[in-house]
Amino acid sequence: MSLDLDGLALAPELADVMQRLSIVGARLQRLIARNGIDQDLAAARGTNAGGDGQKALDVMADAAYMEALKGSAVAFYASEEEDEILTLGPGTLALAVDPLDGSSNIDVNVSIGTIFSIFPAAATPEASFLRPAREQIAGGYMIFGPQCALVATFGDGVHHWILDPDTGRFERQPDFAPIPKDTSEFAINASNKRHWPAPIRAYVDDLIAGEEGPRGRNFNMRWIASLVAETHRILRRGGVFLYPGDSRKGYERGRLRHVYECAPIAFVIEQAGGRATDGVHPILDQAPDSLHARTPFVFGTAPKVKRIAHYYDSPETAAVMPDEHLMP
Ligand SMILES: O=P(O)(O)OC[C@H]1O[C@](O)(COP(=O)(O)O)[C@@H](O)[C@@H]1O
Ligand SMILES: [Mg+2]
Ligand SMILES: [Mg+2]
Repeated sequence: MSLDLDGLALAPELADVMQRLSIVGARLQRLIARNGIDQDLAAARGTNAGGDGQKALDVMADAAYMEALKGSAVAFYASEEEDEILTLGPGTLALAVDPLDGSSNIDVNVSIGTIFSIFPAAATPEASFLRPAREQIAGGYMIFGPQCALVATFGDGVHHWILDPDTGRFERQPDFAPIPKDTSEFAINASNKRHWPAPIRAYVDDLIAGEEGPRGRNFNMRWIASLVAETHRILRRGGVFLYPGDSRKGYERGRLRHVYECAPIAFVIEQAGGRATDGVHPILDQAPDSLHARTPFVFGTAPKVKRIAHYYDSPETAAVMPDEHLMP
């Protein structure tokens, strides 16, 4: 066994799928560590269904997960890198995956990862994924960075493992504590500011105004361009992440994909006491209308995410609303 699942009481089919995912993750971490020695993992390949250019590692990771899941309980396999849902065989589960998240970081040695989401299989491939995200039975990610970690929820807290590179085993760590509430960090790609909707502009302007602005204190910005890395930081340190819809062509509903990026991250974040919305409404209550549908995405420390919703609903008072009024 490469993943220590003792005490989690997972159904055997789900436990088997988690073992298979972890084995591929450990292999990818080794492959990434050798990037440039054997081959160039950032070399351009084709274009995926979402219109994004693919890198060699995107394609390799997708193939590795798909192969590893054959013969498991996964009947339906949906991937960022596949146009359609693939039927792998009979089974009780449906798995969606962003095989390689943060691909723009492959050639610059910055953390990247895999995001996965698991549902009970429904009668058809589409019905298995185009449903409220709250029906997930598992969601999580692996991060390939200075350390390789696996983070997952099965609906009862957020579990954490770190890969021991000497043994190839993921060793269980303490579950994540609730996301810290007292933080001053926000993450957004500020180069898109001129395209943002008014509530997001107003929120970020008020943060940047710092001590002299309506919030009366200073904030700090981060942008790694790797959703798994931003999520890992927010789980540890708190803060908020925003990828809103904007006025660029094709970005009306942001950049991130509901099924295999936002739904599983939202599941993890809510299980850690945080909040994840499209700016206003919880992601977990929403069902996408297509496999590669995008959604605006805001997540992190609950009071911060609630304050952002107020910038949409009641902009006059959003900045001055006391934190106590924003607590869950
Ligand atoms: O380059 P941008 O527009 O800032 O977008 C960064 C976002 O795009 C992503 O890299 C998209 O994921 P992929 O690499 O799987 O396409 C996210 O990880 C990240 O949050
Ligand atoms: Mg991604
Ligand atoms: Mg990807």
